[in-house]
This record gives sequence, structure tokens and C-alpha cells, in this order.
Amino acid sequence: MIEVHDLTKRYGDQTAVDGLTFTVKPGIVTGFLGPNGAGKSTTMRMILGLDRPTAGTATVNGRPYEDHPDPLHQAGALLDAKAVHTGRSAYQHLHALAATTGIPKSRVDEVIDVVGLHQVARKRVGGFSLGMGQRLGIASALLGDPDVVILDEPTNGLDPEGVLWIRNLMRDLASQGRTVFVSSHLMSEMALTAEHLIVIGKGRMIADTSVSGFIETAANESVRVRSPHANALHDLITGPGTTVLSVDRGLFEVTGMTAEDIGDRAAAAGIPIHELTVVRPSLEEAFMELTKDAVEYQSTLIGEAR
Ligand SMILES: Nc1ncnc2c1ncn2[C@@H]1O[C@H](COP(=O)(O)OP(=O)(O)OP(=O)(O)O)[C@@H](O)[C@H]1O
Repeated sequence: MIEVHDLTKRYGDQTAVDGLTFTVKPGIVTGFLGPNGAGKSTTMRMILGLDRPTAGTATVNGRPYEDHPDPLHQAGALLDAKAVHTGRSAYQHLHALAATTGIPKSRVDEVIDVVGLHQVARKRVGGFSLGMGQRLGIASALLGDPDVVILDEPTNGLDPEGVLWIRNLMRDLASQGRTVFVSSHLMSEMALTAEHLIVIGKGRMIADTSVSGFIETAANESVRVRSPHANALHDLITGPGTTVLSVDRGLFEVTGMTAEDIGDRAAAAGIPIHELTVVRPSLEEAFMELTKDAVEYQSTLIGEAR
């Protein structure tokens, strides 16, 4: 379990993390989302005791990370996969890490198996592809058999096979009862992996919610309805609380009325319906909508700038 309370980090007059309070629970994957520069890495570094908060607290399993006598068993992290001595083999790297932290040698073989690096474990890390480097970073994170796993943008730059592998691994780790906290700036990726989301923008909390709850808050569901009897259909769906957008002749986009309601009313009035579709915003759309005021650099449409 990770608990963050009123966590704040300032660099000079810039506030990178601004009074964040949240809990990351075990047994599920929690996505940590935000546009570039939102403060995700800084928050993760403070949770791991690598950066000192300007104010507030962050604890891992009830204590500041650095106060645990067995920190690698409490939390393992992938922050920067490139931070590895490139002249060593994967095996040597993990072995050195295990030796300096009192982790048995047998665990090195176990994690090499978990991340599927056995065939290249004796090769120099310098020759590793990005995906192999990422796997090695994850092996290092898992070395202490940690309760809490923290991964900063683990799928960055990976091919589809690597992305799928990381996604399945995160789910597996969560199903083993671990706390899995993973950052991303890609909503679409999190939709497939995370159950819960913490969304930040400019260092501030925007949403702490389930994936489905996030979509519901971020944008309204609408219903596309089509009928050859356009006028009759229009009269039927117009009323207080509903918004009807005419998309094409006989095709409307309705908010404020459910598909069931529209279907029942049309049936009762004997109006044929040729399409009745619930339109849910994608997670990416919902994310853009929620964070539009919190991105560091906003692109301006040429038409708007005039
Ligand atoms: N050591 C530092 N000194 C000064 N400013 C910093 C430092 N580290 C981070 N920042 C600033 O703090 C803000 C948050 O950065 P952070 O890297 O935590 O964001 P992020 O959400 O992880 O973004 P990204 O996805 O781009 O990595 C940014 O504006 C960044 O420039």
C-alpha cells in the first residue's frame, strides 16, 4: 500500500507536485496519469525516498520507504531503464544488486525467468534492445520480491509484443496481491491495464477514480439514433433535459435520454428505428477533456489564433 498525504515539491518558484493526497491499494493495477510534466516522476521519486518533499508525506506499507530495514522487499521500482552499467551482463548486474542488498543468489535466476531473459542473461547489457533493457529493469524491480511495484512509463518505446508482455505482467503482479502503481501519459494503454486511475495535471489532483468512473465524469454518454421518419423521431426525443444534435437527415445524437428510453418511445409511437447506438467517449478523449487546462504547452488551432 502506498499512502501520499499533501505531498508537495517545489523547484525554485516552480511547483512540480502540489498538495497531492491519495492511496494506492494492493491487489489491483493503479494507473498514474497526466500529460508530460504533470509531476508523475517527481511523485514516484518522493514515494521512493529519492527526492525530498517540500511538504507532506509519502509512505510505503505504513512507513517512509527509506525507514524500512528491508526496502527492496517493500517496494521495487523501474524509474529509468537506462541506468544500468552497460559493460556488465544482465546476470552480473542482478547478481551485484542482490549481493549488496542481502538477496539470495537463487532469486536472480528466478527473476531472469520471470522476465524471460534467460537466453541473453550472460550477454553485455550495452548490446540490449530497448525491450530487453526494460525487462532487465523490471527484473531489478522484482528482485526483492516486493509488495509494492512502481513502474514509470514502462511501455515507452516498446513494440506491441513488449507492451502486451508488460500489461500481462502488471496484471499478474496485482493478482498476486501486490500493489502495482504505473505511470503513463497514454490513456488508451491504461484502459487495458488499470482498474483504478489517479490523474494529475500541473502537479494537482484531477481525478482519483475507477476507469469506468473516470469516463463517466469526464464526458457524457450519448445515443446515436436513426430513423427514416426524421421529423417524428425529432419530436419524440426533444424535451427538457435532452440535447439533440442533428448529424444528418434522420440521424441524431442525443444526450440526456437513454437508448432504452428512446427505443421504447419509438416503439410505442410506431416509429421505425434503423440505428440505436450508445456512444461512449474513449478513455483518450475523456483524458484530453479532463486535462485540457492542465497541459504545459497547448497547441492552438490556426483558426482559433486569428
Ligand atoms: N530536478 C528538477 N529541477 C527542476 N525542475 C524539475 C526537476 N524535476 C522535474 N522538474 C519539473 O517538474 C515538473 C514535473 O516533472 P515530472 O518529470 O515529475 O513530470 P512527469 O509527469 O513525470 O512528466 P513526463 O511524462 O514528461 O516525464 C516539470 O515541469 C519538470 O520540468
